[in-house]
Amino acid sequence: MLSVWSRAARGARSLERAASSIVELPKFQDFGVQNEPILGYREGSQERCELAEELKRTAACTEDVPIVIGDELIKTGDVRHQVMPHDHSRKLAKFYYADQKTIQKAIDVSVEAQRRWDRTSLEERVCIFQRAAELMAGEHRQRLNAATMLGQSKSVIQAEIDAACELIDFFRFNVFFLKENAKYQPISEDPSVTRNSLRFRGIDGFIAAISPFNFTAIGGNLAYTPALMGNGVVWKPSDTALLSNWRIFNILRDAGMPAGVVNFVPADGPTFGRTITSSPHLAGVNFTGSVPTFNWIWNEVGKNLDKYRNYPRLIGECGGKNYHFIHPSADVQSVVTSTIRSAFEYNGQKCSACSRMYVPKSLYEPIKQGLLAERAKLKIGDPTDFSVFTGAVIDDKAFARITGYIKNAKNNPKNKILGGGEFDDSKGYFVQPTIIETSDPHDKLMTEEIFGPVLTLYVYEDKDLSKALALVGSSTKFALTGAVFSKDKNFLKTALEELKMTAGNFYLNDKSTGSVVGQQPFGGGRMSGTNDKAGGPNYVMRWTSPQSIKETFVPLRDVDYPYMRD
Ligand SMILES: NC(=O)c1ccc[n+]([C@@H]2O[C@H](COP(=O)([O-])OP(=O)(O)OC[C@H]3O[C@@H](n4cnc5c(N)ncnc54)[C@H](O)[C@@H]3O)[C@@H](O)[C@H]2O)c1
Ligand SMILES: N[C@@H](CCC=O)C(=O)O
Repeated sequence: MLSVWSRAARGARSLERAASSIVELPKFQDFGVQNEPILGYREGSQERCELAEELKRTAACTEDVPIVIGDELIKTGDVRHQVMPHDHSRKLAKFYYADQKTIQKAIDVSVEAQRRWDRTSLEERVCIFQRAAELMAGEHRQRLNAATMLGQSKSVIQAEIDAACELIDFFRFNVFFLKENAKYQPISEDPSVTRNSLRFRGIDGFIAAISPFNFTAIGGNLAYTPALMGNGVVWKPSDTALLSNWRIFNILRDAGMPAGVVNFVPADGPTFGRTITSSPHLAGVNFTGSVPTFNWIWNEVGKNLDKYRNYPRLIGECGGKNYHFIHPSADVQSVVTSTIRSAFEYNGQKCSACSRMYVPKSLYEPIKQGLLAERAKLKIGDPTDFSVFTGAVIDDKAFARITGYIKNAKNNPKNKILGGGEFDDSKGYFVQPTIIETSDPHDKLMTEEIFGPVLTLYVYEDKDLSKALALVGSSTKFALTGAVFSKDKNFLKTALEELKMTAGNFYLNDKSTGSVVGQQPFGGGRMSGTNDKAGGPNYVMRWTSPQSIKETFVPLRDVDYPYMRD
């Protein structure tokens, strides 16, 4: 329906001729999207042979990885190494820390590149990303998997779902969501008089992408989604995911990403943080990592607020204290297998890993026995051995932190180690999957993020079901993932309401890990992050500063309003 003012304006202008629009909107060929299939790596399969070859090639040398700013490869005197966590005497990559001046140079280059890159059409950018996804799915798949297995100590399946499938999915789904979002154009009541349009611009300045070690795919998503949307990026990869992240960077350059749009800048965390937050050009921080680091960045941005040209967008996906809540009606076998996978896959080094469990007394014995039996079967070792369930934890700091919790538990009479509890860092940073029972639902084992293979059980009396449910949300500051196991639909409905704010990713009768791009967009609330839902349709929109354009083809001739002339 036309408003009274538009009708009046139309009447007044009806004899004038409309001109055509000068605003070019993207014309995408429509396309669909599907998740990348997970390959099986069965004995004798082609993918297994190719991976075995690539593992040999990657392990045979120490790759020299420079800082890349624009087209320039830089090596500073501050030399570092990425080692294999399961065999820390073996150096996988040699790299260089950027100092403050070098980081500043990367900022200048990305600010400059952003202006040119933002003029590249969306269609052209989308093609680069689609090409990159094809390279990752094809000829580079096993290079990404090998770097992730050797450098981050992931088993075959954990590398495949991350460095291959999730990474490819991020690239394909983000261009799909971009195309779908661009379909919306604002209403133009009469396009011969006025045409309204909305275009996606990058943000004037640069985006700092700061990525964690635990998912190769997250590094790729953090650095390249802002780039897709027209931004210039300074990417600080994690020291302990360096080689896999470097391989992503090179694939993107091969796919046609121009120099300077994304700059590859390994650096000391605080040096990087201080340099980017004190630049007037900071347009956003795309961070995934721990709560203390994100809080530090946020505080620095707050202190520098008066300096900036934009309000920097702060996106931080942080830690979790994820739970499995078991109702007395639950299917015990599914509880046991789901919990073992969630708590111990990749050594519990997923932000979504289950680390606290609420068990009703009536199911305590079968659940405990089941968990201990399955735990005993897990083989921990070199992840390039295909029979291994999981490798080592990422580094000496993680080893010290995780074993600190275990030692503490051994000395606290409220806690009892039911299984595991051993560790050894003589060759690699190995921690045995550990199951602890506590009588204190507020013990730090039940409230703090450990980020390692430690699962703690708290047993509640069946009659105290509601009290136990209330503990889930009240005992920690996190709200990332959570799962409820029950065959009672009424209880599931209650849990859906009572636990609404306790998890950004909530599972009914399924484990708390394993979200898939496009299927379970990911992110948590409360102190688990800004919940911008990577892998969902809104994420790309966080990286654009959209512009509304109104074009008027019929000049306005009168100052007075039609009714004045009646
Ligand atoms: N919510 C999610 O989606 C999600 C996903 C993966 C990991 N995580 C979380 O990430 C954490 C594990 O990853 P991590 O150990 O790499 O985290 P981390 O916070 O130690 O490091 C993350 C990144 O920040 C950098 N950094 C450290 N100090 C910095 C500073 N002062 N300024 C700027 N950058 C700095 C690090 O070098 C690294 O690149 C866990 O807490 C986990 O739950 C969350
Ligand atoms: N997407 C992953 C978690 C990523 C964080 O580490 C999952 O759902 O398990």
